[in-house]
Amino acid sequence: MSLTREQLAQQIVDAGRFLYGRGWSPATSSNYSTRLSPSEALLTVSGKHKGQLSVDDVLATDLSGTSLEPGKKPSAETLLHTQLYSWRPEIGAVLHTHSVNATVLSRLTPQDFIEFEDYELQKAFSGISTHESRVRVPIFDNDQDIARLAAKVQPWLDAHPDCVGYLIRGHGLYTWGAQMSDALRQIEAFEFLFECELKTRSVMNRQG
Ligand SMILES: CSCCC(=O)C(=O)COP(=O)(O)O
Ligand SMILES: [Zn+2]
Repeated sequence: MSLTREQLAQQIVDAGRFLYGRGWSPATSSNYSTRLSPSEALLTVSGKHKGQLSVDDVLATDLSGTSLEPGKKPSAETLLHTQLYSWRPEIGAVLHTHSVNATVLSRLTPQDFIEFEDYELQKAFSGISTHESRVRVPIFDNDQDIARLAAKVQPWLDAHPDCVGYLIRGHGLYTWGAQMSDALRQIEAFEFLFECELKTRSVMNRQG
């Protein structure tokens, strides 16, 4: 059963309250979206406090990122959402957050990826059924030119159809799902794993 625009907008508002409450969307950071139709997305407008969104703080765009509601200012990162809807037709929701752990871990990692291995919680990611798997999360350098950044993300997505999310260094996380609840589950899984990874590195550094 497909949801109305009003219901999809409410999902975005509720996601903002939850993610802000967890400390993963501080200040006016982050952006969220749902698929509105096969060729349209519903995204947060730019610059709003994500813990205080109302259903009017969203706008429709086409999948090339063009606003269909000229009176509203689209998220600065609209293209990073719409490229995901174009990439995989089964994606129904995309979440971008700015947690402390995602920011610190991406800055501490010199390689262009991190890998999770042997964590039971990996099974919270779509398509993963055992801890005996390796989840590679690419890290892209931050860029204020979002079209240029999207152009760097696209080849990775095309080469890794099972990708569950990516980091932008010093910036934040993108993840997605078939519906909003799936994207929220993946955000929680990522945050748990980021924290495990940082704690492990901290203990290992203390041990020399
Ligand atoms: C204060 S955070 C800087 C912009 C950003 O990274 C972000 O996620 C929010 O941008 P938007 O235009 O979607 O509000
Ligand atoms: Zn951001």
